[in-house]
Amino acid sequence: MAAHTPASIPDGTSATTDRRRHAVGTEPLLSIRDLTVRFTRAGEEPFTAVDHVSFDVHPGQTVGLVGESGCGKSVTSLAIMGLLPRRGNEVTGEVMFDGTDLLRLGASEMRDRRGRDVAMIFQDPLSSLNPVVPIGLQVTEVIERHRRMKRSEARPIAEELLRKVGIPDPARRLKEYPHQLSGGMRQRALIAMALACEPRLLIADEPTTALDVTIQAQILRLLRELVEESGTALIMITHDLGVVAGLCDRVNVLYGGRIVERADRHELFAAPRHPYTNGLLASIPRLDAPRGRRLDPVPGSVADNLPWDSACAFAPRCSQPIEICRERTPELVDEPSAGPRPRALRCHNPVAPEDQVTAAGRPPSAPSTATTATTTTRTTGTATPAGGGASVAAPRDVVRDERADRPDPSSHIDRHGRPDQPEETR
Ligand SMILES: Nc1ncnc2c1ncn2[C@@H]1O[C@H](COP(=O)(O)OP(=O)(O)OP(=O)(O)O)[C@@H](O)[C@H]1O
Repeated sequence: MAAHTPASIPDGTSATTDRRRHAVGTEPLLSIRDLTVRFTRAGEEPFTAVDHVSFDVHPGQTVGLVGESGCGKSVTSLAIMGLLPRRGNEVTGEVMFDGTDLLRLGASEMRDRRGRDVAMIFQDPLSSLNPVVPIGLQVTEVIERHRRMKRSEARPIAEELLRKVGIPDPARRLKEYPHQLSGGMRQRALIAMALACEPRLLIADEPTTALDVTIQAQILRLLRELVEESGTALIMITHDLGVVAGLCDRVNVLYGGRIVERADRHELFAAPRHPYTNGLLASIPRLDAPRGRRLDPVPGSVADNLPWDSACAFAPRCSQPIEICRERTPELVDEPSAGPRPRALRCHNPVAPEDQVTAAGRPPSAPSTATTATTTTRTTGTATPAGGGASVAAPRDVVRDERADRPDPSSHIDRHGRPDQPEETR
């Protein structure tokens, strides 16, 4: 194992390799340090959903939070937004946004920041939109409130925003209610609302999970264009590595409330170091896999209150645990990186290069994760596809990355995890 130094935070950026010019050489816009969220449940031990999570987001950067259901992605984003329930939880650490710790703001100050500085798009647009208020009025009201404008001034801006997010005939659509729009149109309307105040940070929590694949592709493309155009920073929360491949600059892989691996996207896809990341990559369905080949899921499922205090919480599901994994908690430490920013890894026994699942698929020498796991989970003992479900198909151009400096291994992987073909060979 490589000699480790403590994981360096904040991430450095480099003018030569960062694809987003507005992210270069800037201070982080958002700097999260040791964010911890504990829920107290009646008659039960406190439950730590997010455990000392630290990461940075620079202006114009898209940072992914990836992991299976229950690993703490949404709780992290709700903590940033100040949207966790008032009671029954304890939030500690720092969420520094442009020099202000959002965790220390009062409710009204935070309300003021929400929308203006930080906005969020949720998975299910119906639950975020008011069903009895026309779409246009909802967007208009956000503009009125946050930009302190009269309704007559805000309405044309709302119409323009709906046009910008690809809603056809926005003058007519302004008058429609959420139930009159399709799922994709509702998500576009929600994105328009989120953008209405020109936030500096946008958090998208699984924004395409509820949509069919064609619409998913359109929404992801729209998000990509909007952040590129405006320089808005984006936190993308997803269990889908195809989404990560298409959108993110930097990726944090979460397991049991802790970050287990962090790397620039192309480094993560080229050489996953944590067995969990490797397992997530192996569990992506591939259309080019030989007929009859089984998926390679990460065995078991995430348990509540994982034993991070005394061991590696992933050890019971790991394909290559060694003795120390059950005896000592691995720290998140820096790893050598070929790129401009350090990688970080929390693992006693990282995946060897010959066992890494990359864009080209599982290496022939590597046995299946499911069959090599020596221990099953403490919860169900069942094998479930990582990410809580199968990755779905989408047009390749969603994940092909025109912005990337070549070579970029992750730009050659499509949403099925299969190697993407160069343009001219399609
Ligand atoms: N209000 C709450 N009270 C108690 N526990 C909670 C609460 N909200 C979330 N949790 C628990 O915190 C853990 C992390 O939940 P979170 O929603 O962040 O997971 P996630 O990674 O976003 O998963 P998914 O992809 O399914 O949304 C889960 O075990 C969840 O049950």
